[in-house]
Amino acid sequence: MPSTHSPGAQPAVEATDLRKRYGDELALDGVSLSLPSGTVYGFLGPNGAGKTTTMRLLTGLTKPTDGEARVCGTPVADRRELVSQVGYLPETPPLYEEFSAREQLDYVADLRDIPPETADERIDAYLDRFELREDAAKRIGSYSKGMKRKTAFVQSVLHDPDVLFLDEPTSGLDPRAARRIRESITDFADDGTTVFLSTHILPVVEAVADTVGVLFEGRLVAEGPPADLTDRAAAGAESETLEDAFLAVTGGDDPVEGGE
Ligand SMILES: Nc1ncnc2c1ncn2[C@@H]1O[C@H](COP(=O)(O)OP(=O)(O)OP(=O)(O)O)[C@@H](O)[C@H]1O
Repeated sequence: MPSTHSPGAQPAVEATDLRKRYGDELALDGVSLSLPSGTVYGFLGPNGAGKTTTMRLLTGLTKPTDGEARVCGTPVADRRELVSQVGYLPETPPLYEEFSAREQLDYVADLRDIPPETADERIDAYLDRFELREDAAKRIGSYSKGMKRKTAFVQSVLHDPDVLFLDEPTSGLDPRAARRIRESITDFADDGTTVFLSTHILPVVEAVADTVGVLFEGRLVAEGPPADLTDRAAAGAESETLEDAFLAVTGGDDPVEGGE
């Protein structure tokens, strides 16, 4: 995939030795990252590895116990400044069940200070792109899981963020909608947006990521272009897939069931 970053430019995401402790549990144990603008970072790791914690730290939703992070040069503690620069699709997104998709998106556009004309144009384009237009006036409470996921994705990108954090964006989506999301991710990156993508669906990562990071027990245990990781796995295995690489660096060789 093409990368639009220029060498020496300020990283879109920069983290140094991030740690997060919850009581006795060390959820993150010294994670450092540097992501160039306009690239897609595939963030992998088993359940409980600390992926959501990392994204919450990088979006200023929770504070690190130790370490520092900046997004587009803004310290993540400066949530007020950060809010216009980042988009975040969490695993359980905030949606008002009583609102229709259009009301929800109008509401978010207003919160984000998007001028009404621009907001209308963007909302219409996204509703069309994700085949939500016909249902846009219905209550979100009546939507399927996939329709809610698509609405949540649109609300996370509506303000055209510089860095987009996506937690399992294709979870619960049919193949067509999942493809639209994948295409959107590469389109965003081509336009200079940095995408931080956490997913268990390895073919999605293989398709869109410039760099893959594998988190295991709160530590980044592998990082590099997907092809490098698969080559490394191939050196010690019969096949050479990202799944092999993932299993090799996370210390297990049982097949991953389900994929989501
Ligand atoms: N608010 C919290 N309070 C206490 N412990 C937490 C909290 N949030 C996360 N943890 C713990 O931190 C660790 C990392 O959790 P996290 O949700 O970041 O993992 P994850 O990699 O996103 O997992 P999954 O793939 O299952 O979503 C887990 O052991 C979890 O129990």
